[in-house]
Amino acid sequence: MEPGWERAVRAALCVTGIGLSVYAYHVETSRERDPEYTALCDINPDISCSKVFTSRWGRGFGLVEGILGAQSLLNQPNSVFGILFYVLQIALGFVSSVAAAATLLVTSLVSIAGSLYLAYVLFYILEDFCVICITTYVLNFSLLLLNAVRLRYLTAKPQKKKKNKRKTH
Ligand SMILES: C/C(=C\C[C@@]12O[C@]1(C)C(=O)c1ccccc1C2=O)CCC[C@H](C)CCC[C@H](C)CCCC(C)C
Repeated sequence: MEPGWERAVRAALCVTGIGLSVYAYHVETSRERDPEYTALCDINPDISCSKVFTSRWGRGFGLVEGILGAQSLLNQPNSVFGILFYVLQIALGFVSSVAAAATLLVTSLVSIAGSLYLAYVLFYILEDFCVICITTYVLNFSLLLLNAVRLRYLTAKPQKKKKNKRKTH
């Protein structure tokens, strides 16, 4: 078993991630229906989230449409991939096997690649500051650390139990 704090931290990170992704999905679909819609996270023209979510990079990471077409099932808002990712992280977190831990670490590395790419688009192409987006990058990085700790723990040589170690006089 992993240390007890691990599951609690994982649950907190994933629940936050799912919450932010559901909110991003709500903002994106509301804005697509009504161009006048302003979200709580639209603070000013330079600190705006709905502009980012409805940009050409807001669906399928801006890559799916060019490769598979706009009608592809994979051409979903980025937030849908976010929800799937955090659900996977919380679900596999309940499995104490090395295979599960390895899957967690690999998908986590993919999410870091995705985060770096989205951060690049956000700062250098859209030149925007999206609080929700930046928070998800921090969550993804924290999950990477957690997944690295878990894999190390599960593959470490078994230690002699330190419990009940008393001096013998
Ligand atoms: C809300 C969220 C990210 C925020 C945001 O994506 C948003 C909403 C967006 O529209 C956007 C537009 C332009 C620039 C930046 C942005 C973003 O910043 C979630 C990310 C999660 C992470 C980057 C997911 C990576 C998932 C992997 C592809 C692995 C998936 C594996 C599983 C599905 C099996």
